[in-house]
Formats: sequence, C-alpha cells, structure tokens
Amino acid sequence: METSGLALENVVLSVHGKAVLNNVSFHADEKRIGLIGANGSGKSTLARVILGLLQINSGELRVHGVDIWKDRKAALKTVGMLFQNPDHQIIFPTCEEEIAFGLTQLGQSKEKARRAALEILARFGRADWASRSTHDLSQGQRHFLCLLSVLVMQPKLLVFDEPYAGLDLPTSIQLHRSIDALEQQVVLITHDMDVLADFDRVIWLDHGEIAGDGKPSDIIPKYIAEMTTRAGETDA
Ligand SMILES: Nc1ncnc2c1ncn2[C@@H]1O[C@H](COP(=O)(O)OP(=O)(O)OP(=O)(O)O)[C@@H](O)[C@H]1O
Repeated sequence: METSGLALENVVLSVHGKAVLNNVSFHADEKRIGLIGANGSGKSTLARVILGLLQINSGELRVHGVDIWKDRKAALKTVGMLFQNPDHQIIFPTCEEEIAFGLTQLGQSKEKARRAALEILARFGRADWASRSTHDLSQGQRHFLCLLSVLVMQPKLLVFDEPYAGLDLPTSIQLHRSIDALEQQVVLITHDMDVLADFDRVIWLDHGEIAGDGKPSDIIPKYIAEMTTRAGETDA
C-alpha cells in the first residue's frame, strides 16, 4: 500500500446493503485534486471515509501512510475537513476556544493551544475575533472560522466539501485565495467546474464508482457532456 498522498484500493462502503462506494481505487500525490459527480454520486461519503468518520466494508485506505480509521490520533494530524455547513462544525462560544479545541485534542496544553489560536487569527487579519461570540458571526464568517480551526491543526491533507456554497463574492474570493495559498494537499468537492480549471487532477465519481480521472482539461468536458445528455433525457 502506498505511503504517500491519498491511496485507496478497492474501497467498498455499503449503506443498507447498497454500495455507495464501489471498488474505488486511486493514488493521488498531486497538490490540488477536484472531486466531482452528480448529486448522490458518493462524493461526501468518500470525504467522510477519507476523514475516518465512516468505516469501509472492504478495501484499503491510507492517508499519507496513516490508517486513519485505526489510528485516530495520527488522523487528527493527517487530515482535516471543512464541512458544507459550518453549523455542523462550530461548538464553542468564542472564536478563540473554537480554534484552540482541536489542538487540545492533539494533547497540547490549553495555554499553548490558545496562543496558537491567537496567532492564526492575527495571521489572517482577524485578531479582533479572539473573544468574539461564534453565534454573532455571519454564515460566511462562520465558514472562515471553520477554515482557521482546520488550518491551525496543520494537517497534511485538507478536504473541502462545497466550500463556496452560500458565500457572498468577497468572502468566496477570500476563501479561494486562502485555499490557493495552502501548502497542503487539497481535495475539493464542488459543482463549480471553473474553480477546478487550474487543478492538477480531477476525479469524477458516478454511482459510487470512478467514471473519470485525469487532467481537468480532459475530464471536465466529458463530465459536462455526460451531464448535459442526462439532463436532456429527463426533460419533459
Ligand atoms: N447514512 C446514509 N443512509 C442512507 N443512504 C445514504 C447515507 N449516506 C449516504 N447515502 C446515500 O449514498 C449516496 C451518496 O451520497 P453522498 O452524500 O455521498 O453524495 P454526494 O455525491 O456528496 O451528493 P451531493 O452532490 O448531493 O452532495 C446517496 O444515494 C445517498 O442517498
């Protein structure tokens, strides 16, 4: 099994006897990977599997060499995720506590975690957010707070599930720039093909199977053609 990047071998995950991921295999060392597919094709499920939140039925999965399902502590340092809805992620009353929490889970002292939280807030021009109530933030700001909470953990792989959904233009531009500037490997789930134009690789999931895998310039036109055909078939 590959010890670098993201490696899946014949991954199968069934829900109520139905295969949601069916023999998914790929090895990705690229820095920017897009994950595309129609609604219900298995993208979010795959993201949760990569994060170690769902146990696979069979196959093998390693994220930078770590068996993230078995080694939960190493998983926290290896992979982080920004969920579609920040309300599913934010649990603390203040921004500083929210950001520091993950670090204390890694075993850092509360004081060290607090300092790291303040440092990342300052680095992103949000020093004034430290004692700010998470409930008072707008939806876009809550998204941004979640990003900082994930970044502070410095995982080797970051998974973003539709990060731009519901964000206004300035916030999505800022988020886009932040993602662009990341050193880490990124897997980005999106329905917005423009975002993926300069990515290194695009993986297309269809009914839980890989339908395409390659350069955006190769995969995206095929995907759009297939989706257009399907839309035509369902027209009244
Ligand atoms: N806990 C669950 N119970 C039942 N079915 C599930 C569960 N989780 C996922 N599924 C099914 O698995 C399939 C894949 O869902 P998933 O959310 O991974 O798709 P997706 O590609 O992320 O879709 P979208 O683009 O709409 O977000 C769907 O048919 C969904 O109904």
